Amino acid sequence: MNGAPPDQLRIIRQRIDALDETVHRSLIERAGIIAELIRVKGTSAPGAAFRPDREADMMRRLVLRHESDLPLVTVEHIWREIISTFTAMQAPYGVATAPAADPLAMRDLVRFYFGFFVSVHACDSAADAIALVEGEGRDLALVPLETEGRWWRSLTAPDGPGVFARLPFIEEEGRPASLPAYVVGPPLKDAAPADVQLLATAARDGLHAAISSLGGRVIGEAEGETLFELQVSATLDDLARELGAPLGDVLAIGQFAQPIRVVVDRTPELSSATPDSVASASS
Ligand SMILES: O=C(O)C(=O)C[C@]1(C(=O)O)C=C[C@@H](O)C=C1
Repeated sequence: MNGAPPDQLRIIRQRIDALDETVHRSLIERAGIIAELIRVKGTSAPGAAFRPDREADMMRRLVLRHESDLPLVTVEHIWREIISTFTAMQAPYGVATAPAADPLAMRDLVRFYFGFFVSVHACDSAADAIALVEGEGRDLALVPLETEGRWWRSLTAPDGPGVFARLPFIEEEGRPASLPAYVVGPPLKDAAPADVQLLATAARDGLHAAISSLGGRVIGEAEGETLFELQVSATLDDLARELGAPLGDVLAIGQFAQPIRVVVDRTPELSSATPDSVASASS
């Protein structure tokens, strides 16, 4: 036997090479658009490149388009590497991470979603990570939902940093890089309306029940304050009505696109991804 691959294998490899070349040339072409993007968006200010609403929309279309046995999570990761790199090419940024009970889970999450082109700084506390966002306004912070204490205290100014995404964005049972975390970033330019608002108000009897009866959920409680998520379609009047009492001050900590829940049918022959929430989320 000489080492030459049989014809069939050679032809398959030629097809792979041709496809790889198309993917690579497309990326080079995509990178050629950056200068124009910077000019049109006016991306000179730090943090001005982030467009989480646009990214969410791209991910919804990616999920709807996806087929084949190629794992969706692989495709998501490839696009996250692309988008994160293209964002940093417009305006360099780093990601500061707050501590997580499982540091490796945080490491996986940050690299899965922000790739390897951006610098990552592991902080000793959520407050330290958020302080880096407040500093020059060019960095992001990742704060696990499991974080204890009133970590959101400095995120209440309307023109200051806030939460603008919740990760993982594609929720699928058993997926890697699945540590639930918020992305805190600088104030956004011309952001489209989000799906979910992250709010804080004084803790009181009946509040948890009122939040869940409107489809929201409580994330944490600290120093007499409750942090919770509520769909933007539910108003604070709705919440006060459910509570049966006036609400008092409600602080806006951020808002973000609803992550996509995907249910994968793992029966052999029939392995297809069914986006559970994507249809309603993209309408
Ligand atoms: O659409 C934009 O505004 C871009 O900057 C492009 C891009 C991308 O690479 O696709 C990068 C960063 C944004 O957060 C969203 C999308």
